[in-house]
Amino acid sequence: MSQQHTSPHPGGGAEADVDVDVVVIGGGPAGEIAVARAVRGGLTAALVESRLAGGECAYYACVPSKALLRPMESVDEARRVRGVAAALTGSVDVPAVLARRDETIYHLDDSKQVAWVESLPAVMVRGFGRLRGPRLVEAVRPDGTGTELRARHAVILATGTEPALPSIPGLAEANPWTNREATTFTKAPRRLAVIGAGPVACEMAQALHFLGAEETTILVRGHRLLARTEPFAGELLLEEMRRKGIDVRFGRQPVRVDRADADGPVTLHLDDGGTLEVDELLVATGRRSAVDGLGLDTVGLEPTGPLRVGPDMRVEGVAGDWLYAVGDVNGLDLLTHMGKYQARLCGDVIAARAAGRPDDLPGLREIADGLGAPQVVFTDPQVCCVGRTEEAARAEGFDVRVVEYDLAQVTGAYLQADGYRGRAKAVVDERRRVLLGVTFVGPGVADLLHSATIAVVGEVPMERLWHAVPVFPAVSEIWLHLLEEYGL
Ligand SMILES: Cc1cc2nc3c(=O)[nH]c(=O)nc-3n(C[C@H](O)[C@H](O)[C@H](O)COP(=O)(O)OP(=O)(O)OC[C@H]3O[C@@H](n4cnc5c(N)ncnc54)[C@H](O)[C@@H]3O)c2cc1C
Ligand SMILES: NC(=O)c1ccc[n+]([C@@H]2O[C@H](COP(=O)([O-])OP(=O)(O)OC[C@H]3O[C@@H](n4cnc5c(N)ncnc54)[C@H](O)[C@@H]3O)[C@@H](O)[C@H]2O)c1
Repeated sequence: MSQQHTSPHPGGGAEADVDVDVVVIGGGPAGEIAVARAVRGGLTAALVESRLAGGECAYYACVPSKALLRPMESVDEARRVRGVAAALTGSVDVPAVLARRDETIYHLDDSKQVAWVESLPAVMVRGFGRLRGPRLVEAVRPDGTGTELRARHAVILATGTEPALPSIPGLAEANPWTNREATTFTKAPRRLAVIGAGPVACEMAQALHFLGAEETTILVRGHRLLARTEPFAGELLLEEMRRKGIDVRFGRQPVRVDRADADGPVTLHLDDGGTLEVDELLVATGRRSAVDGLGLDTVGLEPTGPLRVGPDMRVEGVAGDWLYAVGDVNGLDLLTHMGKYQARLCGDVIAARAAGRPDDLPGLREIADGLGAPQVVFTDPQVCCVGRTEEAARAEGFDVRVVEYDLAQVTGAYLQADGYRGRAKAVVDERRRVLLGVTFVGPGVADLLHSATIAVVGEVPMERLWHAVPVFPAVSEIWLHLLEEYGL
């Protein structure tokens, strides 16, 4: 069977099962958008996915984690308004929360997603994709049968990441939870230990604690939560973790893990000589690029990730103009929206090159990754940042000035919650008088971040920003206070 989706391959050669302009390996958010964008650019495309179209994000990461955090957020919101808190009697209906979570992940059924890909139109191929040489891909199904795909113009790798487990004796054998189990569980363990202090550890510890993990302990190797953010973010988050009754231990690590029975308790032997017994252990110590078995060696690349890319998402170290990598697998910014952004850019660059159009237009230049990607960690309080932290800006040699403001002093914030706790910080490049980075920490600030992203990416001069009048009494009035603190 041959699906010719273009005129025959100009280089000739044996006919492949699928012959298209662009082949994408990995159907997560980045891969799907790369396909869609290539098709929009007038090209034909095929998507190879080994598990579920929609990727980690749709089934085991962003979507279920936020579905599990939203109930906690709703209760916290009500709890913080005097007179309303009393209405919160009774307990959380956990099965209903989990049923809602299951709906958001389509009960792990990707047929809607596949239908969307096919409607683009694009060819959807099930199987594990691997490179067999320049512009040649093989998709292998679990029964060993395969489909050969030839790409007339480009192959895009969008295979994402896998959890990276630290090498602690007994850890792998103890069957620890990763993001997969933590987002799709049917019953929260009563006693939970979490290793890590990044977004996964912080978000999932709070969600699981709220949904039944009464005794939740976070073991932090270093001395901060969310160490890549401004220090006050981790401090405010720690304060709320402890108020909720989550035990956060800094500078503490397991040196050995024991689990005699697969369904039994897990014993963590800690580096201070103590032990901790829990019902489940969640490991959230970062990710590694999913490149195993991808056939990188067939095109002269080291078979380990992340795949280094240039500003046009082309993989460095490969001759010719045909191999690209978008999303988590390139290690630039492990965030869905950044992977999708890279995918739009990559699809457009490939379409431009295929049509012989200029491929260096302003819209086809990577700028957002370099400026600092926006991120919201959906904990209580929410931690939202874009651009550089003060430390990063100083390290890069900018002429930095910093302004900070207590969000609790903003009318919109204290109307939202009694005892509002939050803070904002702006990092200014004094030479150009533009923002390099902004951080907001507090309940309900997630959607405020995009205003900061526009200011940072748009490099809006502070004097011009002053004319963007924020609404009273909304939390966004924080902008006025930051600008006044700056002296405007
Ligand atoms: C718990 C958790 C919560 C998160 N929350 C957020 C959030 O709120 N916001 C946010 O922006 N980011 C969040 N992230 C990060 C986000 O999930 C990733 O940045 C995003 O999924 C990356 O998309 P991707 O398309 O690059 O890869 P993935 O989503 O990992 O998709 C890769 C796909 O490729 C497939 N694949 C891999 N190898 C092959 C192969 N050889 N052949 C065929 N198919 C293959 C996989 O099956 C998978 O479907 C979260 C991550 C975790 C773990
Ligand atoms: N809301 C969001 O935007 C969101 C939510 C979840 C995840 N993500 C993204 O997904 C990616 C993965 O998140 P993550 O939290 O798993 O990774 P991470 O890299 O952000 O954090 C890993 C944490 O584990 C710790 N760690 C690493 N190795 C360790 C070891 N050997 N022993 C003990 N601790 C160790 C690190 O110090 C760090 O605290 C990140 O890039 C993150 O930004 C985003």
